[in-house]
Amino acid sequence: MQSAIECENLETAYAVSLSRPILNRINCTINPGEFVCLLGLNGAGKSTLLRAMIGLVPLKQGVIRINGVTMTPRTLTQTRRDLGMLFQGGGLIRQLPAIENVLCGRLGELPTWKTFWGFPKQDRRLAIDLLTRLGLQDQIYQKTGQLSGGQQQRVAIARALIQSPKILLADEPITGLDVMAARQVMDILSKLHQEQGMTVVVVLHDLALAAAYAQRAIILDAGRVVYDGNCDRLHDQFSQLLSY
Ligand SMILES: Nc1ncnc2c1ncn2[C@@H]1O[C@H](COP(=O)(O)OP(=O)(O)OP(=O)(O)O)[C@@H](O)[C@H]1O
Repeated sequence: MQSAIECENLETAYAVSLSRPILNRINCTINPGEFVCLLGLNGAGKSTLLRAMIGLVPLKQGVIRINGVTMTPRTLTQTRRDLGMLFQGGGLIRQLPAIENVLCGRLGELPTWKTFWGFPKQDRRLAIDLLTRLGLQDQIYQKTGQLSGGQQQRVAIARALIQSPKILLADEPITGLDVMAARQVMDILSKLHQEQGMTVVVVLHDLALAAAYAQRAIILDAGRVVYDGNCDRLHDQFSQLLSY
């Protein structure tokens, strides 16, 4: 079976501030349709690994393959087509209405002239459909900065989904949300995984949530993978290492 994501021996440049590379020979494989969580203390390298997977981190050595295609400057556009990313903090434009933020997800695909007078009707329809499916039918035209944290995270999910990714990478999508909103966001990711077979890789800090939602956990410590396996005994094994 072809892997969704393969990271082979990833190493970033030596960081003087850390006295080591941020990613220090990382090997991991994500299978198609898997729901995997990335765990680790602050500074372990989780965000850097996720950003490396979409080609945003210069590597000193190592290979990344997305659905069998090796990521190079030449294949970057192609490999990114399969990937959707939820950035830490959402990365939304607060002054824009929710729908416009979702449509921003289409900017990479559309030539400038197609967006010069606004986004095409079919894209607007798709954005409305996605926001409605995510329970934001009443917030479609509301300024994003006026929405709650959980609602903003759902806008960010819609923006990732409008790109029709096969793989969704989510960097701490529930940080700062209350318990209810966090569950809602995790349930949405879980539904995408279960109903659409989407491959999901999510950075979490909560062992209980990781065990509840993910099939597999990858734990990083100081830029290395220190655990890659099921979530059955995560709390017993790692609550001390991961006590924040
Ligand atoms: N561009 C950079 N230059 C130098 N150091 C960096 C850079 N980006 C990140 N770092 C450092 O690399 C380490 C790993 O950062 P990263 O954000 O990947 O960690 P993380 O595991 O996601 O942490 P957190 O849980 O706090 O988000 C941190 O110590 C960070 O300060």
